[in-house]
Amino acid sequence: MAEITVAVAGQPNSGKSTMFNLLTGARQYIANYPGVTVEKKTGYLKIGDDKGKLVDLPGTYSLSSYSIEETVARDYLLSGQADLVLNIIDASNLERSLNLTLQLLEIGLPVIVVLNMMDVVDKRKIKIDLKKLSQKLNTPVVKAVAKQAKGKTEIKAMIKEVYYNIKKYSRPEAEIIQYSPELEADLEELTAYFKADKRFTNYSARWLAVRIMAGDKHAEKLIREVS
Ligand SMILES: Nc1nc2c(ncn2[C@@H]2O[C@H](COP(=O)(O)OP(=O)(O)OP(=O)(O)O)[C@@H](O)[C@H]2O)c(=O)[nH]1
Ligand SMILES: [Mg+2]
Repeated sequence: MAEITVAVAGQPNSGKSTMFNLLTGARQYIANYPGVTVEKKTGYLKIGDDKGKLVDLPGTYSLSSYSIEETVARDYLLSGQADLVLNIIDASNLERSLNLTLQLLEIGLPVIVVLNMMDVVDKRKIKIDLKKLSQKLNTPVVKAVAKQAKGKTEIKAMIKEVYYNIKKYSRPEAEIIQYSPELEADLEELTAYFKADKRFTNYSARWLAVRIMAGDKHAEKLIREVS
């Protein structure tokens, strides 16, 4: 029996706690406004013979750590404690939501994208090509309506699939997101620099390089601390 640790991450008000409650039977506070979950909360569920440990993270629009919520979410995701990430998305706001998804993918952990609020999507007659989205992101995508308890079985099956095929779902750094050739040239140089330096072995070199180029103060601080 394995214990599979799953980080539940997503933007504020996307339905993370509703999904967390659905999967674990917990009673996390749900409200119709963002910023409800500030601290991370842990819950458990059975996945076949295995045990899933779910960690409900505060909602964040990005992982830049400008706020306490971002810092809590990001420190946990970088800590190496999670086996994979369940990224809960408000599918009726797909474009806005994918900013965080890309940052999650960039960390390098396997990510399952959960298109939540599919009831709203259907009501608005929006069509989402799941297969294409999954291909573009190079990661599994599952539909759900947490509020109506829909998607639980598919999500549990996908957690198991990813956990037992972790190599297949963890992509090499360079395959995650490709930027423009100019940016890639600079990124490559910086990545090589971090890779060559033993003090940074706990971090993904590519991730550090991207964050430094984005002007991320937290990453700058991290480098100062390690140096
Ligand atoms: N229509 C619809 N509403 C949903 C769905 N899932 C959750 N909600 C609603 O969305 C709102 C936010 O849900 P929460 O679970 O608190 O969202 P959260 O992501 O935990 O929010 P923060 O903790 O603030 O980041 C609540 O009003 C939920 O009832 C869904 O699939 N469809
Ligand atoms: Mg919440």
